[in-house]
Amino acid sequence: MSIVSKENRIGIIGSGSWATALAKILTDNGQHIHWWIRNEETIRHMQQRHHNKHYLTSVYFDTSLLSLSSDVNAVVAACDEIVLAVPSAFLTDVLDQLPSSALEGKKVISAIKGLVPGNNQLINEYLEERFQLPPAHYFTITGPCHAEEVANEKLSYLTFSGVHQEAAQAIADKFTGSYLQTIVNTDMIGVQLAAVMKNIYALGAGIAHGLEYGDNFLSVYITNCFREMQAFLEQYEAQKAEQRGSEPMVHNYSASAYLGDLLVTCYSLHSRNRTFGNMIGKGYSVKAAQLELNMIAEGYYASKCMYEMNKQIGAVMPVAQAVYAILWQQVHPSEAFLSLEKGFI
Ligand SMILES: NC(=O)c1ccc[n+]([C@@H]2O[C@H](COP(=O)([O-])OP(=O)(O)OC[C@H]3O[C@@H](n4cnc5c(N)ncnc54)[C@H](O)[C@@H]3O)[C@@H](O)[C@H]2O)c1
Ligand SMILES: O=P(O)(O)OC[C@H](O)CO
Repeated sequence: MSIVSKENRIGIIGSGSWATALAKILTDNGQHIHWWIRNEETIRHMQQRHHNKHYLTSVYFDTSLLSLSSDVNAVVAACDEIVLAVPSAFLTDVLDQLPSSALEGKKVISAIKGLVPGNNQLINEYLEERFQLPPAHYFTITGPCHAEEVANEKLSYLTFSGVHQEAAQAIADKFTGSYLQTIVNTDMIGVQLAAVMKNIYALGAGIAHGLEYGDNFLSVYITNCFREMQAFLEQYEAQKAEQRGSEPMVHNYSASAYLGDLLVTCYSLHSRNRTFGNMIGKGYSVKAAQLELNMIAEGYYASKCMYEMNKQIGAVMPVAQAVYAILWQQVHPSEAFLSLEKGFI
């Protein structure tokens, strides 16, 4: 266990499963954290009973390492490094409470796997526009990693990305511990987009399971999703490179943040997206599946964002298109999957 000094003022925004898992990782390393929790009752429970009453309830905290607050301004003001771990759908609601100067001189580490709904921006694009956050002060945490396995201290890997490798490494070092290995790269944009897409594909994997397709189909489905993910990223990079007048960024698709996260989210029974999709495949409405899950499946929002974004990019994405049609255009799941079956290679 690495012991980190109290002078590293780090804050976590959010109190769902992932925020709670990240809080565990940091406090297990002896790190003091400032933690924004939306609900006062959850804060009181955490102070009295030392755990989050709603998420990862088996994780107990040394509360002397926690400064809890429902005031997001106070948490951000108290910290130099801020970890964002709210679902993408609520990000702007939460950060709209901050003045535009709130992130001046601070580093922001996004653990969110989603785009900003409405304008389909990457999280760094939104932070740059809204808070003038410079790219060098932005980092991402991607997977593959489920909060539930962190809670059980099962060996897991997180990927830290930033413009500068050394700065990303310094952030990653705070999280590295006995059950948590870290991987560091400078591929900040590619890993974010891959994380958004794998949620859509995992939701589709759940739909396939709900429709009673088997493991043979699933392996072909995931292979085609992986190809589709690469096709989108290649086309996205080509367009961005043309706009910048520079060479396109090259992604390492076989890295864990790409293939690994796609696999774990499609296969794991912990996956919110797969579970949500399974219910849709079994005939639940979107509303009923949301109520039943009681957690956030990012792929639902992502399918709409990617559909909108791909109007500019123009990649061929039959799987993402089918998931969008099922969730947002009331196309019957079996009909959408029947047309997918024919096109797989
Ligand atoms: N759970 C994981 O294993 C995991 C792993 C990696 C990344 N992530 C990412 O972390 C982010 C958070 O996901 P999660 O799994 O912690 O979600 P979750 O479903 O466990 O929790 C949902 C959170 O949203 C909050 N919430 C609900 N309504 C809200 C509102 N109106 N305003 C603000 N907050 C509201 C809830 O209080 C709760 O804290 C997502 O982008 C997800 O993709 C999750
Ligand atoms: O539970 P899911 O489906 O949101 O996926 C969680 C993580 O992103 C897996 O790395």
